[in-house]
Amino acid sequence: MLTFLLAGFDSSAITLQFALYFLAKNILVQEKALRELQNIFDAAGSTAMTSDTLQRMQYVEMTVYETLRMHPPVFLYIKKAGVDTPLVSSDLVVPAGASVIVSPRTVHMDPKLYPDPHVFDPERFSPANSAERHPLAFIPFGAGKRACPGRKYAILSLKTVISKVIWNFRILPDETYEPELLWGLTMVTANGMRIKLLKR
Ligand code: HEM
Repeated sequence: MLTFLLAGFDSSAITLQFALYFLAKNILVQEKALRELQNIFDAAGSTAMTSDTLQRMQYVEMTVYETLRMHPPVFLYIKKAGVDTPLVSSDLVVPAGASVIVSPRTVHMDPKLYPDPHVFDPERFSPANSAERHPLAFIPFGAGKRACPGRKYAILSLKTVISKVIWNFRILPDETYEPELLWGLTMVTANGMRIKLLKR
């Protein structure tokens, strides 16, 4: 249980911080997410978070994925090759038994995989745009047997909180703030996270 708490808490909190930061900076994305919520809650006749309403929040989910693409909180992890493993991106082969450091952020910022990688655009994760992408082009939760067991819970809890914030507040940037990234066990900021929330 302690492992779950330690592994999950920081990563989810950092993702929430950055999702709100990116939403503050990208007002059109925020408005599109709000329209999605309006449609879902109108159809349901209630603003309650249920498994049904959460499942329908496709654009909010795409926003979480785009946050994790640009800012994967676990920015390095180590993998050991069980068998000789040819790399997709080159002619190199990782021999069985060798350990490699994987950097999801490097993969996520590759313009061959994600054109204009510094632009925050949740549409990259629409079903149509994701269909042709290599499964290992998006790896914020790792991959293989040791991939994060908390990923579904993490996405669900982030969708719940982010949609509540979008529904209740206009999220605005603090123009004087720029995050200073600190590269530790997880990728955090040295100067907190500053945004403005205005009640809708
Ligand atoms: C946005 C949130 C999260 C991110 C980005 C994240 C990311 C990761 C990554 C990259 C790994 C290493 C995977 C690998 O080596 O292939 C990992 C492992 C792990 N995560 Fe998460 N995680 C998140 C949330 C959570 C939550 C909510 C929980 C628990 C409720 C959790 C529990 C764990 C555990 C127990 C491991 C170790 C798995 C093992 O070694 O077999 N994580 N996570």
